[in-house]
Amino acid sequence: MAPPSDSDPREPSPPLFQGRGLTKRFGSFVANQAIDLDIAGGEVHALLGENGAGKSTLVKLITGLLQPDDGRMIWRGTPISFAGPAEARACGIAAVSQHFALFDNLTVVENVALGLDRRISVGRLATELEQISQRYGLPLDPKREVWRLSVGERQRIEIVRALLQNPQLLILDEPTAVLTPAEADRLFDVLQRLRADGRALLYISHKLDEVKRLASVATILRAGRVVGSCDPRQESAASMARMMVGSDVTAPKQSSHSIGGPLLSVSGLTQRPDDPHGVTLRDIALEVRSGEIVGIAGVAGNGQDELFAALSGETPIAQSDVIHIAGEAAGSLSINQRRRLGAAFVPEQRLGHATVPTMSLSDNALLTGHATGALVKFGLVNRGAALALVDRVSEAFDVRKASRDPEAARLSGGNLQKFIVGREILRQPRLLIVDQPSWGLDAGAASAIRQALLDLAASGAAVLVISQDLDELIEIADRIAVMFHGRLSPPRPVSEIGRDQLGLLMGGSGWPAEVRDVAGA
Ligand SMILES: Nc1ncnc2c1ncn2[C@@H]1O[C@H](COP(=O)(O)OP(=O)(O)OP(=O)(O)O)[C@@H](O)[C@H]1O
Repeated sequence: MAPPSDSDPREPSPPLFQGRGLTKRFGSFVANQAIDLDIAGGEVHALLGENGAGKSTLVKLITGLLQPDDGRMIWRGTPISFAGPAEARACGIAAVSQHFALFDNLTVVENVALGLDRRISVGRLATELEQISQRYGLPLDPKREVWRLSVGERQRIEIVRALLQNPQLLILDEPTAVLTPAEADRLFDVLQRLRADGRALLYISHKLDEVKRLASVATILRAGRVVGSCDPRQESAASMARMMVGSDVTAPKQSSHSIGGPLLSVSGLTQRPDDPHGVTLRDIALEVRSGEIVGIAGVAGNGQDELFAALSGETPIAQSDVIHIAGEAAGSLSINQRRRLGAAFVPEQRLGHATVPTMSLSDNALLTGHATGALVKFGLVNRGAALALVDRVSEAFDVRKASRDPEAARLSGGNLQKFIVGREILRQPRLLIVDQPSWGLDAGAASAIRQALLDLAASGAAVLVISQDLDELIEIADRIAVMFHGRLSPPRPVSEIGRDQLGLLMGGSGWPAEVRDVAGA
């Protein structure tokens, strides 16, 4: 399985991959400008840069999803060009995406078979899959259906699927974004084994502590250009953040604020999911008061999506008085009726849920703003007001884009996230419920969003933050609760509950036996 090596050991071998002068334009906008990049075999190479710096565009050039307008790519000393991703894969370049492309009702091996370029029997594939799993410490049961698997196990399928192509360069985009700290540690062991096998890894992450742990070289992009390179082991997370952003990144600051009456009250919320593989919410109780931020921690898939749907009105519930928003029974209200009570919602999935990818930002602003703002008058859409809103959000939240009002899908992931969160915060809601606010954001942008949430709470709003990022919750929340198997622990003041205790609750320790037994029910 080791990558073939046909070079003469006496000759210094060329880098595995070289990019020279790689340039990619979208219209008049230059997303990658004359980028040089060398990746050696057996090296973990980090690709760093703030949101919109051009990392994903560069990866798309290397993986054949896009073709450069200028510049060359060289693979083991030989010029290459790819008409599409299959050619890049055939050459030995594979990518593991942060968005899993898996079918819940199919088994592991069936999912893997669907993504392969070659034809192979399911039996033979299951054997290959087990060999790779064992070799790299990626345990997977080929016959298990995907819906039964944890997020970490689903990611293993993607990694194994990439490894079945025997890549010499494996590209990982934010691979730990959805993992618990323990799962991330296991992934790092796997990556070290891959590196020890002589494979090169191109690693994209905004988590600079991870980059320090893993990578021996980093290339830093800013505004589409290479602005530097470094050995992350010799740098601090702060010094790398400075190289990326061009200035120091400051932590958000709490201003003094008073806590008022409840703007969200939930009691006795029990709800079966629509989705057969969803999580049943069990007797949820929660209060978020004016002026405070309450955080909900938990491993993905413990009922956070179902709770968000119940609180936002995407899944209205029969008993209206189980949820009160600003004192009104709201459980059976629609999402727009809840918005009219002063609530705003930011779901986790930015493309497809928070925005329609093929619609412009101004049309997307209308989707959540039409029920409340000045965007629609007497049934007529005020296009000027929608565009002005896009301008205001872009200005206030530093949303970088190639034109004034592009389609949502044309923004970089982090810039779209800034737009979505900013759009809701600028409406000055009395209650904001936000799921994964800083997902995919660079250090500077994450700090700015957290500051905006703190400022919103300080102005008297109630803010509920659902996040898998414990550090984020500890930084901004007044109280934190943990979700586990559809239950919510009582929120506790951050000053009274430590990171370790939260981690244990997330993993299932400290819950009554009957709660743990619900697993799989
Ligand atoms: N298809 C496209 N059409 C127009 N502009 C695009 C397109 N794809 C990317 N861009 C622009 O190119 C720039 C670089 O985007 P890219 O996705 O490469 O950034 P990134 O460094 O990966 O950011 P993030 O960390 O937010 O994911 C962004 O300003 C983005 O708006």
